[in-house]
Amino acid sequence: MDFNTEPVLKVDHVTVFQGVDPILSDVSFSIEQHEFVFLIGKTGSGKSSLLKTLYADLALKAGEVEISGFHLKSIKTKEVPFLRRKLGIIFQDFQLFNDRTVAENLAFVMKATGWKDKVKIKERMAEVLLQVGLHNASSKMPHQLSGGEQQRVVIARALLNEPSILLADEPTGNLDPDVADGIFKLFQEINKKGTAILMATHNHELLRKYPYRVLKCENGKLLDSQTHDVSFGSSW
Ligand SMILES: Nc1ncnc2c1ncn2[C@@H]1O[C@H](COP(=O)(O)OP(=O)(O)OP(=O)(O)O)[C@@H](O)[C@H]1O
Repeated sequence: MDFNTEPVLKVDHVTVFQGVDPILSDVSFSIEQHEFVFLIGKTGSGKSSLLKTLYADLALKAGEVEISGFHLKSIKTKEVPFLRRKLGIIFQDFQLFNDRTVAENLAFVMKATGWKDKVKIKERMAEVLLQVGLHNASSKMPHQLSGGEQQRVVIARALLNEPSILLADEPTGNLDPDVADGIFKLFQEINKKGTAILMATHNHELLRKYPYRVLKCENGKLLDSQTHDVSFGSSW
């Protein structure tokens, strides 16, 4: 049981840049452990750029971010893999190795993140596959799985190192509505078990159905439904 009550993510007066262009300015918010937060905004408004800044794919040039105990202002390149081990990062396009089985895909990440004991690797792999409802899939190739199943493998991969927060960039964007619903429910289960989730989405249906906190990129700023009246209208 984790009794630490510090937020998993603290963003303080950050400007998000693409090259020299500021995309979002004066961004400040925190995410507590166990929170589920939607990230919305029109296409090109800065959702992916914000997420990339949080997993140190875009350099933090102004402001401070503390995520899973790492200070991004002072993080060194060689520390970035350690940061990413503490984050679960999930994209819309599945990014599995298509020439490797599910087990090999998972093992690749585990070896790259320091797992050595073969028994423990096997055990953890079985646990995460069970958690995402794919306990029989370890010897399958990605092309033998449906889109929804492939996304479940990606989620299993993100869970391997027990991240304190999942950063998901439109994880249901390419899926049929029914399949997307199943994936969303999986995120909810993961969240109920204690992992914070920040999920970028264009899915109006989800916002109407689930009254989670919303962060909205709009006109170069980030609005927070905790402190602003954020509209979820059709304009995004
Ligand atoms: N690699 C890049 N190099 C330069 N500019 C970029 C790059 N990626 C994105 N941008 C610009 O940054 C701005 C924000 O884009 P971003 O991808 O963060 O938006 P988004 O809200 O995630 O959009 P979408 O909903 O379409 O995914 C846009 O003006 C975009 O053109």
